[in-house]
Amino acid sequence: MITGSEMAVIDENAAAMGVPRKQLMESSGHAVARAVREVADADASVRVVAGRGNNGGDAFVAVRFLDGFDVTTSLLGRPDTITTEIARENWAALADGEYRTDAVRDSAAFDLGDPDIVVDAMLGTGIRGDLREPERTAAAAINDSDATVVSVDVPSGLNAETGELAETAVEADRVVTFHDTKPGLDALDADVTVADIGIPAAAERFVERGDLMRLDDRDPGSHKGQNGEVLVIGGGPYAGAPALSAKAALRAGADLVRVACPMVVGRELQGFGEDLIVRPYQGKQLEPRQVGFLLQMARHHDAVVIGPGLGDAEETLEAVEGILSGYSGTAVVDADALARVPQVDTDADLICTPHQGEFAKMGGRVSDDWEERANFVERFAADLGQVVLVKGAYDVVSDGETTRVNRTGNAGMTVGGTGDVLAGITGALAATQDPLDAAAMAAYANGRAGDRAFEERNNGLVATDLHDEIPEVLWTDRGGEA
Ligand SMILES: NC(=O)C1=CN([C@@H]2O[C@H](COP(=O)(O)OP(=O)(O)OC[C@H]3O[C@@H](n4cnc5c(N)ncnc54)[C@H](O)[C@@H]3O)[C@@H](O)[C@H]2O)[C@@H](O)CC1
Ligand SMILES: [K+]
Repeated sequence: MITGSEMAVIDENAAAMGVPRKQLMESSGHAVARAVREVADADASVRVVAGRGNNGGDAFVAVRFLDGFDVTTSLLGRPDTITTEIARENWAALADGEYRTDAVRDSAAFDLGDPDIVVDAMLGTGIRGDLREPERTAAAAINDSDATVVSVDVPSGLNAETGELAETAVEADRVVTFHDTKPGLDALDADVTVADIGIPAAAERFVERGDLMRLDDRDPGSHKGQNGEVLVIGGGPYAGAPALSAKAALRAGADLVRVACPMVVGRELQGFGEDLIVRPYQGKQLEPRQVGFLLQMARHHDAVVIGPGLGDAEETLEAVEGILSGYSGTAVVDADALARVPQVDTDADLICTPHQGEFAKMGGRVSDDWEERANFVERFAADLGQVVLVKGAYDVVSDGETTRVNRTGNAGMTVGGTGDVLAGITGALAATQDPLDAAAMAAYANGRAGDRAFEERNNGLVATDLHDEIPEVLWTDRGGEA
């Protein structure tokens, strides 16, 4: 099962891999036509009722595969208000091909007639709220008729995020849904078929620009809060690492980032930038006596990043264990802090970000072959019950069930500090997103930022170069097409 918004992610990933949406629409339309042929007698009359989005576009394609049937296509609205380029092109192909079409201006002008079959292509995954006019009147007419109703993707009125059915929704006899079933279809009294529309498996496996669509606020099923507050617990032997993480978190959209660090590095850390809020504590390094204070602070943040620059002193690692075992929010665990993860008992949602060496120390099996590595990481994450992101030429991200692979990044990024940047981006995204998605998007964004920096600096790139590229990668450079 897949939600409408996750479908859009995969769809955009497919486009990034050279399979544009118009091609998928052609497959969708073909699948709809096949379903119509299955229920139609040779002399059946077919009425296509289409909306102005891509759900309608699928039906326009289907019409070209239904030659020989008596088909009339009604568009609910003016052709120039069709919302996407590809749906408009497929509508134009019907007009140019002398197919029988009409555009319904308003609900009063809608007359369903008495067709044998209705193709319901008014609304698919793009529905927002209850049916408006003229869709509402059209749905009532469809439900009143004796026609066999074939719905495209979902019955118009089903919300593919939540599975909720509007009161005025179309009652389908058959549903042809694409790629995978959608929430709510199971509960319908309809014959549902899933059509393979040729989306490459890689579009789900690899993290691509489509994954970043989750950062849009268009998702009707989600109620994301603000952009999140992140606490970085780091520093001691090193001051640069927590600063790199904190700045990356800010660039990745966090509203507020605080850094809790030992007094001795507080001033140095503050020197890295006026937008860092530094909360120093007594001492030269993290120790168990700070656990209470840090846990209290952590509770007021949406995500914690723990590890950058902490060092591996025994007291420090003990304190890490204390923090993780007392915390129940979302935490990104990096660097030396990773050592204590396998033995800690915690209610927190962890995102562990080891490189291969750290992963081996945690007890994970490493491999140079990315597919084998993906299997190892998946099993490790399943045993741990947490999200694990193992960095490499191909980063592997898994929660034990779903495993994603990221291909962005380059050899120039082996320079110190890029891992701290990744931890910071992950923290910012984890403040508002599901942990697995946050880790996958962060790996992609960090690598893309590195690729952009590499274009300018080649092997001379340094971790701070990535900071400036992050906003561009996350919000401007993601491409996308209607
Ligand atoms: N992977 C994918 O995402 C694919 C999607 N395809 C099709 O594209 C569909 C999604 O297309 P779109 O995103 O264009 O969205 P839709 O075509 O589902 O709906 C968008 C249109 O409906 C209007 N609308 C929204 N809510 C309404 C309401 N409550 N009452 C009346 N009108 C309303 C919008 O203003 C817009 O014109 C899928 O359901 C599927 O049929 C396929 O073409 C191929 C692949
Ligand atoms: K539909």
